[in-house]
Amino acid sequence: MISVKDLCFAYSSDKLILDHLNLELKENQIHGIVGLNGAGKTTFLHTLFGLNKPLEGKLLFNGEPLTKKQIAYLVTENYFYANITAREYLELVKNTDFNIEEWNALFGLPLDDLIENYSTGMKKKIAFLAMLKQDKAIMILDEPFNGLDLESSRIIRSLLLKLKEKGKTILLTSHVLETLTNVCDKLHHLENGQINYSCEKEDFDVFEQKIYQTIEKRNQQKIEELLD
Ligand SMILES: Nc1ncnc2c1ncn2[C@@H]1O[C@H](COP(=O)(O)OP(=O)(O)OP(=O)(O)O)[C@@H](O)[C@H]1O
Repeated sequence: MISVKDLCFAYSSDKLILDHLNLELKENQIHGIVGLNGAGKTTFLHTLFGLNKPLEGKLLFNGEPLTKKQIAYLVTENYFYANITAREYLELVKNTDFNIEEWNALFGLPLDDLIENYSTGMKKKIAFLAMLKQDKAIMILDEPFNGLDLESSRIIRSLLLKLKEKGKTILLTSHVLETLTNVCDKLHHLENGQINYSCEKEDFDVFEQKIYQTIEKRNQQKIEELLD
């Protein structure tokens, strides 16, 4: 289990982006983080992975300090070395007896082409294969479905469900609530630097209603004032 205790992080001294955030992420579960643009989702994932140094708080994995080595992180924007083919890139990624050809049968990517000539969705797929190749206990995915076609989204969904069964702890974000409710076991709402609401699968419809009602309430009057 990942335990996040009183996590604080700021980019500047005047505003905490993560403000004593507490969260528990159990293994064999897929967790989704929901929040508005700028709520701090990516900042939180970066901090979990160790790219941001927390001001305060603890990050534990099964009671021990969490380390980068335990995590595979799929970032929103993937950057690759220039002038490298997909096959060369996958060969560079350390770990396991991962058979590149067999796994690529899922996506049918032209492995000997330069990644810089790949489309956005193709880059996402190669980053996803690299993540699988690392075979880490924890998988963090920032907007994994962004830019993917319907079939690839379903493949990734099925893979995540299978990886969960195999004991991985999985955390992901998406701006589309339905993509999260389709795959997650638990959802967490990030607002004002904290997880202010979490819920299990059986309460996802309540969660959805609550979020949409809050959004409607906040904006309906503004829209009416502008257009009336
Ligand atoms: N490198 C940075 N330096 C300074 N401020 C940053 C930096 N990265 C993010 N921020 C700020 O931190 C806040 C949280 O940003 P973050 O990208 O974590 O939000 P998010 O929830 O992932 O947003 P989105 O849904 O738009 O991707 C925002 O106010 C953003 O402007």
